[in-house]
Amino acid sequence: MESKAELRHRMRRQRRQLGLCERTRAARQLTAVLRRSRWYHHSHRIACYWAMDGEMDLGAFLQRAHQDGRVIYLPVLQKKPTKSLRFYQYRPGERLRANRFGIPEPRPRQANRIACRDLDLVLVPLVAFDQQGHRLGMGAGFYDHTFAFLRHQRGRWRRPRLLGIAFSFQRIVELPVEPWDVPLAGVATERGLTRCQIENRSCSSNPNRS
Ligand SMILES: Nc1nc2c(c(=O)[nH]1)N(C=O)[C@@H](CNc1ccc(C(=O)N[C@@H](CCC(=O)O)C(=O)O)cc1)CN2
Ligand SMILES: Nc1ncnc2c1ncn2[C@@H]1O[C@H](COP(=O)(O)OP(=O)(O)OP(=O)(O)O)[C@@H](O)[C@H]1O
Repeated sequence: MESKAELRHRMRRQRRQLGLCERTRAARQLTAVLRRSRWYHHSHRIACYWAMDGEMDLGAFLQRAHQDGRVIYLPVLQKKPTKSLRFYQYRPGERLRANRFGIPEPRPRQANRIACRDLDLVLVPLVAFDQQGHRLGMGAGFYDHTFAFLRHQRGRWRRPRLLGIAFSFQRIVELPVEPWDVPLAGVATERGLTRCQIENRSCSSNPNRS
C-alpha cells in the first residue's frame, strides 16, 4: 500500500502538472459551487488560503466573496506556539509579504486579527481526501494544531466549519486516520460540495444542498 509520504508526493506532482486552462476553469467552477452553498450563505467571516504548489486557486472566489460582503482572512504562520496559524483580515489588492515557505500573508496587525473560534468557515487546502472527510495536508500539522479544539466539541453547533478544498482527482478511497486529525465538515471541488457527517464519520454526497 502507498504510504502517506508517497501519496503526498504523487498528488502534489499531479496537481502541479495541471494546465492553466484546466486550473482556471476549475477555479471558476469552484467559486460557483461555494457561492451557491448553504454554508456560504450562513458565513460572514471566511478564512481562505493563498494558493501555492498547484493548489486550487481561491483568487476568483476571494474577490467575489469580498464583493458579496464577506470578510476574508488569510493564515499567518506563528513561531510560538509552534505549528500554529493565526488569521488576519485581507482585502483584495492589499499588499502581502512572503512567509518562510514563500506563501504571501497579511501583515499581522492586531486590529485585523480574528480568534479562530470567531471564524464561520475555514477553507482548508488539501493534498488528498477521502469520503469520510479525512484529509492529507502538507504534513506539517498546522491546521491540525490550530483547530485541535474542534475535536473536543460535540453536538450540532461547531464553529468554525472546516471545508476542505481540492481538485476532484485528489479524492482517494480511504486515508489512514491519525488521532490528531481534525475532521472536515465537508469537501468542495470543482464538481460540487460533499458534506461529511462528522458525528458518525460517514459521508453523504449532496452537491447542491449544503
Ligand atoms: N496555500 C497554503 N497555505 C498554507 C498551507 C497550505 O497547505 N497551503 N499550510 C498548511 O499547513 C500552512 C503552511 N504549511 C506548509 C507546510 C509545508 C510546506 C512546504 O512547502 N514544505 C516543503 C519543504 C519546505 C522547507 O522545509 O523548506 C515541501 O514539503 O516540499 C509549505 C507550507 C499555512 N499556509
Ligand atoms: N494536536 C496535535 N498534537 C500533537 N501532535 C500533532 C497534533 N496535530 C498534529 N500533530 C503532529 O503534526 C504532524 C501532522 O502530520 P500529518 O501527516 O497528519 O499532517 P497533515 O494533516 O497532512 O498536514 P497539515 O495539517 O500540515 O495540513 C504529525 O507529525 C503529528 O505528530
